[in-house]
Amino acid sequence: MGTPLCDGFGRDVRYLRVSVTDRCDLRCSYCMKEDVTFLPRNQVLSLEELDRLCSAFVTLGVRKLRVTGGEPLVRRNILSFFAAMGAHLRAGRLDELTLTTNGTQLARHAQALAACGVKRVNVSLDTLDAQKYTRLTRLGRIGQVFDGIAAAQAAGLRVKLNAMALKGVNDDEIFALTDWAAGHGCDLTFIELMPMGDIPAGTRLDQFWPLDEVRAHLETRFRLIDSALSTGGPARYVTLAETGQRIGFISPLSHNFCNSCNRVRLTCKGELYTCLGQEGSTDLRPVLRAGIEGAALAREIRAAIARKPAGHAFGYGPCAVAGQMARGMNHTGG
Ligand SMILES: Nc1nc2c(ncn2[C@@H]2O[C@H](COP(=O)(O)OP(=O)(O)OP(=O)(O)O)[C@@H](O)[C@H]2O)c(=O)[nH]1
Ligand SMILES: C[S@@+](CC[C@H](N)C(=O)[O-])C[C@H]1O[C@@H](n2cnc3c(N)ncnc32)[C@H](O)[C@@H]1O
Ligand code: SF4
Ligand code: SF4
Repeated sequence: MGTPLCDGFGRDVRYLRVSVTDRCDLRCSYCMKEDVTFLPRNQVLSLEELDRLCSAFVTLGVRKLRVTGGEPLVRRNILSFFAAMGAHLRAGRLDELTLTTNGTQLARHAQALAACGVKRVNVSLDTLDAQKYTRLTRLGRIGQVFDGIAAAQAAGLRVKLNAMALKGVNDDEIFALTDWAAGHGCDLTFIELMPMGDIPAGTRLDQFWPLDEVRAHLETRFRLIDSALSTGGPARYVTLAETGQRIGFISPLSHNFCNSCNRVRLTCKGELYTCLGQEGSTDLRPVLRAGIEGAALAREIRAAIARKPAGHAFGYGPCAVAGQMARGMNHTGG
């Protein structure tokens, strides 16, 4: 393995998030345009190419791999990729193989994911209201997600819900989501809206809801105890004193966690983005397709990681959004 992957600020990189497709069966309004154009298939790495690239990162010391997208479970034959990564788990080269999903396809894949060594899954669910869910996702039916969560749990997977905190959209559902998660044995994490992708005039400023306010809202009913728990991701956790329930907060805007960043992102085109919130990537596809591997590929990866920026430049001023990324979240991998 040699020296661990380390950036120019002394941060070790142990966590790879790989977007296996930019496609999705939903069109969440904060993530992509309704008439989004997806990448032509010839620009997307084959699963075998993704396997080679991800395996190179594992050889270089990445210990946690999260599969995301787009919707990872809409990619044809994606289970073969999970099986290939599962081999790294079994060999002790990876500590965790997991995925972030909208849950619509989870019912048919949960058992197979568990068989590949996946132990937990993050499911995005911003509302419990069926009509609101369909409006927000433009295409989704909430029953499919509930079925997916149940199937995942039946297969022995732990489920964490990811809910965007959206002012004027789900600000009336914080307790409902909290109670639902508790009642269904799920962890729950709230996420701040980042200015990425298509931003219809005004919507981000209107919808951005700092998580301090969500926390304060929860404090009207619960006593929150800060927890030292870390899952290796960016969430900070609290425990609700009254119920023991765990709630996470991912607040890239109001409490930036870039100082302790341990992760990079690989897109389905083979671009390595060393920061979610900055332009600039290294295209590994030509390298891969030129047959470069082993030490030469490792050098390319190390050089890219050495250039990892200090952090994002996102910000919401009183009437403007700063640091906006034109790139969609489905492209970079959420
Ligand atoms: N700005 C920023 N946001 C991130 C980063 N990683 C994750 N997020 C945000 O957090 C959301 C949820 O992340 P998840 O896919 O659940 O992954 P995670 O938080 O690492 O998951 P755990 O392993 O459960 O801790 C993402 O969709 C992003 O919105 C990051 O490196 N930078
Ligand atoms: C891009 S999706 C990919 C995986 C899968 N399709 C899903 O929805 O879970 C990953 C996560 O990114 C989050 N996300 C999308 N757009 C976002 C934005 N503008 N700011 C913050 N998180 C966003 C989603 O809510 C989801 O939890
Ligand atoms: S957040 Fe996930 S489910 Fe929603 S449109 Fe984006 S990729 Fe699809
Ligand atoms: S914004 Fe960039 S530096 Fe900050 S936590 Fe995310 S990926 Fe890491």
